[in-house]
Order: sequence, then C-alpha cells, then structure tokens
Amino acid sequence: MEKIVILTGAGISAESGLGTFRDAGGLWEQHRIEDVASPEGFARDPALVQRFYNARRAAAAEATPNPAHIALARLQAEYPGSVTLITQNVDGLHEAAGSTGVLHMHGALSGALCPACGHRWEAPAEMAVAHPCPACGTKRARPDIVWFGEMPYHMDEILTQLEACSYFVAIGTSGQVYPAAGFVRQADAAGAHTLELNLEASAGRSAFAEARQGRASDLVPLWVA
Ligand SMILES: CC(C)NC(=O)[C@H](Cc1c[nH]c2ccccc12)NC(=O)[C@H](CCCC/N=C(/NCCC(=O)O)S[C@H]1O[C@H](COP(=O)(O)OP(=O)(O)OC[C@H]2O[C@@H](n3cnc4c(N)ncnc43)[C@H](O)[C@@H]2O)[C@@H](O)[C@H]1O)NC(=O)OCc1ccccc1
Repeated sequence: MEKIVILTGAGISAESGLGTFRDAGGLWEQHRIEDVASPEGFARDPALVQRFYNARRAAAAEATPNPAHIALARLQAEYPGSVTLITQNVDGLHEAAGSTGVLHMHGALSGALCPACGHRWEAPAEMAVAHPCPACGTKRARPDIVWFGEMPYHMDEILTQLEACSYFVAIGTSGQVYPAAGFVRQADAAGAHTLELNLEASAGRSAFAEARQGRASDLVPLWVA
C-alpha cells in the first residue's frame, strides 16, 4: 500500500479567497511578512502583529474549502492510515473539508499561546494587544503560530513519515521557506515518487520527479481520482 505524504501551502487556499504570501509580494500593510510573523516583530509592535492575525482570522472565518481541500479529505477517507497531510497554512480549511489528523507545522489561527507559562487555548476572534492568559494572568498572549526563527511543530512525526513514504506531493507552495522546502529532497532520498501540483514552477521544481501546472481546484481532484 502506498504511503502518501502531502504538503500544502498558501496556494491551495487561494481559490477560497485567502491571499498567498507571494500575491501580496511578501508584504502586509507595507510590512515585510518576516516583520509581522516573527518574535522580534511581536516584541517591537504587538498591536501591529495582533491586528495582522485578527484580520487573517476574520478572513479565514469567512472562507470555505474548495475542490482541492475536499478531494484530499476524500483521499484520506478512502485510504485510512496511508495519507499524512502536512500543511504550512494556518487556516482551518482542511478540517472544514473533513480532513483529520492534519499536521499544522506552522500553527493555526484558531490557537492562542502564553509565552510565559506555555498554556494553549482556543483563540477568540480578536486578540488584544496585551491579551491576558487565562492560566497565569500574564498579559502577553500571542497567536499559536510558528514565526520565522522558531522551530516548526510536529517535526519528529513529519520526519518519520517522510522517511517511510513512497509518494510525496507538494500542492500550492513556492518552496521558499525551510524546513518545509526541504521535504521533497528527504522524500526523494527515501525512494518516494515526488510530484509538484502548482500554478507555476516553484523554487524547488528541479527536485521533483514530476510536476503539473495549474490551479489546485483542477489539478488535485484529477490527481486523486
Ligand atoms: C524566507 C526563508 C528564506 N526563511 C526561512 O526559510 C526561515 C529561515 C531558514 C531556516 N532554514 C533555512 C535554510 C535556508 C534559508 C533560510 C532558512 N525558516 C524559518 O525561520 C523556520 C520557520 C518558518 C515558518 C514561518 N512561519 C510561516 N507561517 C506562519 C506565519 C503566518 O502564516 O503568518 S511561513 C509562511 O510562509 C510560507 C509561504 O509559503 P507558501 O505557503 O508556499 O506560499 P507562497 O505565497 O510563498 O506561494 C504560494 C504558491 O502557490 C501557488 N499558487 C497560487 N495560487 C494557486 C492556485 N490557485 N493553485 C495552485 N497553486 C497556486 C503560487 O504559484 C506559489 O508558488 C509558508 O510556509 C507559510 O506558512 N524556522 C526555522 O528554521 O527554525 C529553526 C529550525 C528548523 C528546523 C529544525 C531546527 C531549527
């Protein structure tokens, strides 16, 4: 039985109305993404960073999954235990489409984290600048998102699945951010067939055995079928 590992990026949610990083030219309100998605940025200007994630949380709440998300949920249901779904995205569209056990390696907009005591809880729609932690009362709570310079989540599980996979597919990702951009080489080293499904050739295109260009909502249902 194939052991399939799937990595998704912002491109799979583009047709659900959630802009990609590249669409914005890597900017938000004229701020470099690295400046609003980093611990340094949060220390420097927590109001700006909370506004950034409150806006994205509001947009994600309005968005609905598209045929690409739905096709992956169907694949998981058809082959229980054979599909590992890793996402760089912080929206909840994979789960909204019915996917389970999604590895959010960069966290999720639905989570809040206290940097003082490590407590995690469901994020409210709007987080305040000095947001109090319900466990320790410290007023420095942040979105439970992995920022630049921080260690991604679920790396042990991800590396285990990459070493055991026979088929690796990257969907809607530009292959510019590590360690996610290196997964294709780890899968290839494990002997897996590697496939890129993307609107344009990604920065890692040369590492893939196969690539199909187009919109995720067309390519993914065709690939799953
Ligand atoms: C900029 C880059 C050079 N910097 C990094 O990679 C850094 C530093 C670094 C580490 N190792 C390196 C090695 C070399 C160089 C640099 C580094 N990495 C880190 O800091 C990482 C942490 C990075 C995570 C940061 N947080 C994010 N997200 C959460 C926040 C938030 O969301 O706000 S990253 C964020 O940006 C990335 C954006 O990329 P994509 O999702 O691919 O989106 P993009 O817009 O770029 O592209 C969209 C693609 O879709 C396509 N598309 C568009 N529409 C469609 C469509 N309709 N259909 C199909 N495709 C479509 C487009 O053509 C395009 O190709 C995603 O990962 C996303 O999650 N942490 C770390 O390294 O910790 C230590 C460590 C690690 C491992 C082990 C030990 C220690």
